[in-house]
Amino acid sequence: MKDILDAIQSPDSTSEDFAHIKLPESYRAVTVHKDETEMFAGLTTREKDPRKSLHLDRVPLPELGPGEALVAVMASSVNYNSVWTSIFEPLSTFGFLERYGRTSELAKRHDLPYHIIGSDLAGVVLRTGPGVNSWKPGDEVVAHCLSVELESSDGHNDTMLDPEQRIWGFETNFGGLAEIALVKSNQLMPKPGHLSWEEAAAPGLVNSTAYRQLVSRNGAGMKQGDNVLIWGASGGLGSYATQFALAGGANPICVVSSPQKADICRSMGAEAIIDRNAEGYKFWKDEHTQDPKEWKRFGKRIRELTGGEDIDIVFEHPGRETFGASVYVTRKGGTITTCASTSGYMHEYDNRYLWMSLKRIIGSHFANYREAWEANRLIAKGKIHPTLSKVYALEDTGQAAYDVHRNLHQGKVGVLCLAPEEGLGVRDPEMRAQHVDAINRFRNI
Ligand SMILES: C/C=C/C(=O)SCCNC(=O)CCNC(=O)[C@H](O)C(C)(C)COP(=O)(O)OP(=O)(O)OC[C@H]1O[C@@H](n2cnc3c(N)ncnc32)[C@H](O)[C@@H]1OP(=O)(O)O
Ligand SMILES: NC(=O)C1=CN([C@@H]2O[C@H](COP(=O)(O)OP(=O)(O)OC[C@H]3O[C@@H](n4cnc5c(N)ncnc54)[C@H](OP(=O)(O)O)[C@@H]3O)[C@@H](O)[C@H]2O)C=CC1
Repeated sequence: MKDILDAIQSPDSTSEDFAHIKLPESYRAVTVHKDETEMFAGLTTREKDPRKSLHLDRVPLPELGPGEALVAVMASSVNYNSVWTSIFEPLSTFGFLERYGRTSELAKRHDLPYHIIGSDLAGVVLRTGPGVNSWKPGDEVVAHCLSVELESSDGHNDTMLDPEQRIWGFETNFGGLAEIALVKSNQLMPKPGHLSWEEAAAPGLVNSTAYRQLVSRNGAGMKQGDNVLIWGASGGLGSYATQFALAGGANPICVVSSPQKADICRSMGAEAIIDRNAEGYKFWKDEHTQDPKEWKRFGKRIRELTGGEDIDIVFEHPGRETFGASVYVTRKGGTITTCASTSGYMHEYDNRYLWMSLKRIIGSHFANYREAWEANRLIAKGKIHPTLSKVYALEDTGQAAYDVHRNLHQGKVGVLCLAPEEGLGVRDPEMRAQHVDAINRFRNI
């Protein structure tokens, strides 16, 4: 591993040098274990502790197949899907690996008693498999997390619709929270040169998801002037949705849960901010009954902030707790676009407000190849910035996931894999200098 790191850190290394480095037989990776999937039985979601289920193991290097690449991972980031994996909710991810393993001889590699997790990376290509021509050893890359087979025509218009669509590092093995990762080569994209490894690894999954959900015509197709209600506006998804709304000439109405998070949204340029904690919204009277009076109070607050207008697009992900309110506050003809259900997936809303006012609910999941590429291009051009707040060592990934599970974090939480320290990997210091304040907005808050 030392030779790999030395080559990455030497400005003189060539592609040939990388191609000739002997790869190690094993590497360190963050895993969950198949024989521990019942370890949290009987506990509430909140009580399930990723620090207990996430392990740092030494694992064998997987075989490299056609169309694939092995990447030396300098940095990765924690996504909420890794939190779900670590608490085995809503189901154990080993079922995904077993199902994938049944699809082909090569896919069998993924069905193991351990699952290497992680759906983001920034690093350097070490080897490419047969049929890979666009990437070569030594290329500095980030990887998006869409894994598709594309053997069915279903996914040929929109790669997210492939029947064999999987999220790498969640529904496949050999993810990014490791020293080496295995990806399909069409997951690779150029690493933005003005960012450090950990900054470049932070946006990938959430930035691409927010791009499809809010901007793309496959999602809400946001336009200038739209009022966009963004739940968790300083969180992983929300911190990118807020930037897309501002950069696209829309009007974000940011919902957060503390004055500190409200300040972060202000620093991004948002003006309309609701502190849901300070204003004490209780959309549910009890576990089974919602309170439409609270929806209305929330809607009135939105009207105060918008000069009397209602919401064109709701950027939804909290799910059960907020969905009734989200449908209510949307304007006639407006859109609720959802990609998750953090607080519960059995949603309830008053359908009269949906059909009588001709509103639409759009389901959105990650991003197709093109959307992920476009989202990364916006990062590379300095139009959208990483929202990295804190960085952990690989061995402390459990704590990093715990922070995200308990909502103790801001924006994105990074993880150093092979990178020995923060701040390395910047290749375009001039461009970085132009954007450095925006890049550091979320740091150490
Ligand atoms: C990028 C980051 C993203 C995130 O963070 S997202 C948040 C984290 N992700 C999640 O929480 C999602 C986790 N995944 C799940 O909970 C499950 O993954 C799903 C609920 C999405 C799917 O459930 P399942 O049981 O895996 O799949 P089925 O499609 O329900 O298939 C089960 C059997 O049901 C059959 N079936 C499916 N649709 C129909 C139908 N319309 N009519 C009749 N049968 C149907 C299938 O064929 C299959 O059958 P057979 O077991 O025999 O193979
Ligand atoms: N389908 C897909 O492609 C994707 C789905 N996801 C899913 O989206 C969800 C959010 O991910 P991500 O943004 O990265 O997570 P984060 O935890 O980083 O951010 C979510 C934010 O939502 C807010 N929030 C949490 N619970 C509630 C609640 N009950 N009511 C209102 N607001 C709440 C919090 O902000 P505050 O406390 O400030 O209000 C929190 O910071 C996860 O479930 C994840 O699995 C994520 C990415 C892709």
